[in-house]
Parts: sequence; structure tokens; C-alpha cells
Amino acid sequence: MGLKRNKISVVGAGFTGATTALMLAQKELGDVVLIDIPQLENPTKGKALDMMEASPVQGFDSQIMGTSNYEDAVDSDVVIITAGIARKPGMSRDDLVNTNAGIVKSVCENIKRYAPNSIVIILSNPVDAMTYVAYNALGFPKNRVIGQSGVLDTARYCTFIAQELNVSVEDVRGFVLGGHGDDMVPLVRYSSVGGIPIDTLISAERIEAIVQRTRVGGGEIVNLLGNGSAYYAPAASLVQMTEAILKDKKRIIPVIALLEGEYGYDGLFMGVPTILGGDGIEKIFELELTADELLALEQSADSVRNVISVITV
Ligand SMILES: NC(=O)C1=CN([C@@H]2O[C@H](COP(=O)(O)OP(=O)(O)OC[C@H]3O[C@@H](n4cnc5c(N)ncnc54)[C@H](O)[C@@H]3O)[C@@H](O)[C@H]2O)C=CC1
Ligand SMILES: O=C([O-])CC(=O)C(=O)O
Repeated sequence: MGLKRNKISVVGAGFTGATTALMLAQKELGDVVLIDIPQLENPTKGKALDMMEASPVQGFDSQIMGTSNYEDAVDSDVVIITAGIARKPGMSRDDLVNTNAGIVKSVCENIKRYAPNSIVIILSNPVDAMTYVAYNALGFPKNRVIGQSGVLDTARYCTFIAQELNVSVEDVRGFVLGGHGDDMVPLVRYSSVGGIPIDTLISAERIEAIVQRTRVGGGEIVNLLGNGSAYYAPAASLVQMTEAILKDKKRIIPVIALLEGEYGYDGLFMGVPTILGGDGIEKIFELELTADELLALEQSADSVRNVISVITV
């Protein structure tokens, strides 16, 4: 027998799920199974076939199939959950909590049955709380249940810094700590361009404006789209996490992880810098924070606790 390709299942074939499936295939990270509800089986098959028909043009050999049958996800290496409803203008991510908790729970029951050894990445919002729901429903070890927020929030932050300085995005480094809400914590002290700390290049007022824009970056897109939320940058973020895992790259990436004492939190899921590799979350970095940063993190943690406290499913 020859070597086997990686298998990646993407649950939810909407804007983020379909975009993620295509980006995964374009990078040939594995064969992709795109799953949605039975009522949408034909459109899901149609999206997958349409993507396959792009493969001769773009030159990728990954297979993409659409289905509503979780048996097709059997033995997936990575499962990405994008199933659920998205917010519209005027809504907060937290307004989605009970609808999406029910969906994530039912999806996880299927993952547990058909892909018990997989590493699971959760996107559905409110994502810190949905990662908690998934962890409980899956019963997997904590290193294999990972929420996506930090890659996206950091990407927005780095986009705005690069635009402010008119420099390449490739040279911008920074990251965002905390929950995926409007009180997330972009860490200015740890942000640099080409190794130069940004606070030596950008005024305090402009940095504050960039931090605020990052915090409400999801809402900015929701207001512009009018009928849904961001999907290109979220999909790219999921692909970066999947690549780090499947290639065992051991990248240092902020993700939503179960904290068990780190940063003084126990039993809470929140965004922290980690090593992401073949075992999923391989390490959590605990950074020294200033009093102001700790206070901001505590506010963000409070928001995550509050949304978890209203889950009824
Ligand atoms: N964590 C993050 O950074 C981000 C989170 N999101 C969240 O991701 C979720 C998906 O967003 P979009 O793709 O834009 O929404 P969408 O509405 O385009 O797609 C969601 C898909 O999930 C499917 N679905 C619903 N119940 C399902 C079930 N039980 N099993 C399988 N599929 C099911 C729907 O039929 C739909 O096709 C939303 O909750 C959104 O808020 C979106 C962007 C970024
Ligand atoms: O804003 C939303 O609802 C979707 C999301 O999480 C983001 O784009 O950051």
C-alpha cells in the first residue's frame, strides 16, 4: 500500500465552509469532504463538483466531495466546524449562542462517532463558547479541540498596521489575546515591523485607532456585507491552522485553547499564543502582562464567561 493522503472534513458548506474547502484543495493539504444538512445535499454536491472542475485549471489533485452523510467523514485527520448561523447588522456574535450551541453539539456527536481520532477546529460563533460546547460534546483531549479567532484577529490587526506604515504585510508581526469579541486584546507591546516595535513608528493615537478597528473588525465587515459575515480571511485562517497541524509545522499561533491555570484561568476557553503542530495544541505560552493588559484580558474573559452562562442546550 502506498502513502495515504490527509483527509479533511469541513462541516457547514456555507460561505466560510465552501471557501475553506477550496483553499484547502488549492494548497493540496488533503482530500476534502464538505458536509451540510440533508436538505442542502444537492447544493453541497454542486459546490464540491464546481470546485473539482477548477482543479484542471489550477492544477490541484485534491479531491473534494459534497455530502450530508457523516459516514463520508470517517477517519478524517482534521474536522473543521463552520456549521451554524451567522450574524447580521445590529447583532452581536453572542446573539447566536443557543442556536449554534445546538448545531455544534449535534455535529460533534457525529464527529465523535466517525472521526474519533481527529483534531477538531471550531469556527462557529460565538466561537470561544462554541469551542467549550464542542469540547464537552466530543470528550476529546484538550489538545485536539481548537477554536479559531486569533489568526483572524491578528490578520486584521496586521493588515491595518501594514496599511498605516505602507509596508509589506510580510514584515508585520503581532498578535491578539483573549476572547473573539469587541473586548479582545491586541498586544501592542509584542507588535513589530521588521523587528522594530510599532510604538516607535506609529503615534499612540493612531495605535489606539488600529486597536479599536481590530476589535470591531468582524462588525465592520458585517455592516458592509449587509447579510452575513466575513469569509475570505476566516477561511484563510482555518487553512493556516490546518496546515500547521497536518505538516506538523509547530507554528506559534494564537488559538482558542482550554486554560487550566494559565493566565490565572481554570476551565475557560480563550485565545492564547500556542505551538500548533501534529498533536494540535502542543504548548500554551504564558506571557508576562502589564497591569493594564491583565485588566483588559479579565474584561474579555468576563465576556466569554457571560456568554457561556446563558447556554441552555
Ligand atoms: N470564529 C470566527 O472567527 C468566525 C466565525 N464565523 C462563524 O462561522 C459560522 C458560519 O458562517 P458562514 O459560513 O458565513 O455562514 P453560512 O450561513 O454561509 O453557512 C453556514 C452553513 O452551516 C450549515 N449548517 C447549519 N446547521 C448544520 C448542521 N447541523 N450540520 C451541518 N451544517 C449545518 C448551513 O446549512 C449553512 O450552509 C457562523 O456562526 C459565523 O458567525 C464566521 C467567520 C469568522
Ligand atoms: O463578525 C462575525 O460575526 C464573524 C466573525 O467572527 C468575524 O468576522 O470576526
